Amino acid sequence: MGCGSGEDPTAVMREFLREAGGCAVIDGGLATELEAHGANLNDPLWSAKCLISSPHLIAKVHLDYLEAGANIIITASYQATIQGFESKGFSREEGEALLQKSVEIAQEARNIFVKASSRKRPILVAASVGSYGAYLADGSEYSGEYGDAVTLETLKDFHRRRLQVLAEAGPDLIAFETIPNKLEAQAYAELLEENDIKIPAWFSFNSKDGVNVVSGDSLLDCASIADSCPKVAAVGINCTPPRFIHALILSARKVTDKPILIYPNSGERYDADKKEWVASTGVSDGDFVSYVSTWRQAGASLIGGCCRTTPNTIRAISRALQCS
Ligand code: MET
Ligand SMILES: [Zn+2]
Repeated sequence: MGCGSGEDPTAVMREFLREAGGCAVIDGGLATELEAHGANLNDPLWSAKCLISSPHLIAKVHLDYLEAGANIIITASYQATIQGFESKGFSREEGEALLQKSVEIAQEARNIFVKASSRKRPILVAASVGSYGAYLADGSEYSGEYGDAVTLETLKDFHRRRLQVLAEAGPDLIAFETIPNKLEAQAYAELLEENDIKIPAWFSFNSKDGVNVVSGDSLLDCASIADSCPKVAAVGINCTPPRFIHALILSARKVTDKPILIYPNSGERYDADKKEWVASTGVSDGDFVSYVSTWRQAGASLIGGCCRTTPNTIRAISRALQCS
């Protein structure tokens, strides 16, 4: 296992959760809201396209989620990669500056929100790192199938510089999102150690059966990798239908005492060929929220929404949780 000791990032997370009243609210779908405001994200950069074309819109969506009650806002860097920016004609330096900008936009939104609000609550900025499959933009973050040519080293080389740049931008957390397989979890764990990343991280996997992560690798194995990495402060699941979440929390609990995070999607089906969500296959905000107390009781302490959830979903989660 490739992860060393140092400061205790788990302590940072536990202190945040204590301050927040024992549980905290993660924001909702960023890309979903950018699209709701008119952004066209049909692009290999997806939501990260707005870092170039409409940063003000990203700031607005962060603010909307803060106003809805989020304690954690996730940056627009999910599909932002140096390689992706380079293929759009940007230089390496420009690509790195765009990554940095994703963190700055979220930090500024937090500052604006904190200045304007009378009730104080802890707010963290989480720098998103999407999987290699997200960069490929071929839906493979939902299959976890990268092929035999992609090795641990391929994945580490792909993520290394981006992780350094995001960490140097000074977010409160690094959010490894939608991790589709064990190999990528292992790559992240080794990179955190080898680069001695000082920012606490969370590992969030996705599943399409409530038992395994999407590649078919066991969630128990994946969550164990996260558990044995001292730099990982929380472990969980995102962009997965609500109906699978309860079993996945119980399963993660078997292998870790770290805080559990969950931010399911709306349950709608994603058509990877058409690159769109199939409407009316999901649950309503009301149904989504009816799960919240069960998730909390099963052991999740960080709860939010992923694709196709909105500030309304987050407002309802925040009311249901009533942490702070
Ligand atoms: C495919 S999961 C997407 C996660 C990302 N944070 C977003 O909401 O845009
Ligand atoms: Zn999602």
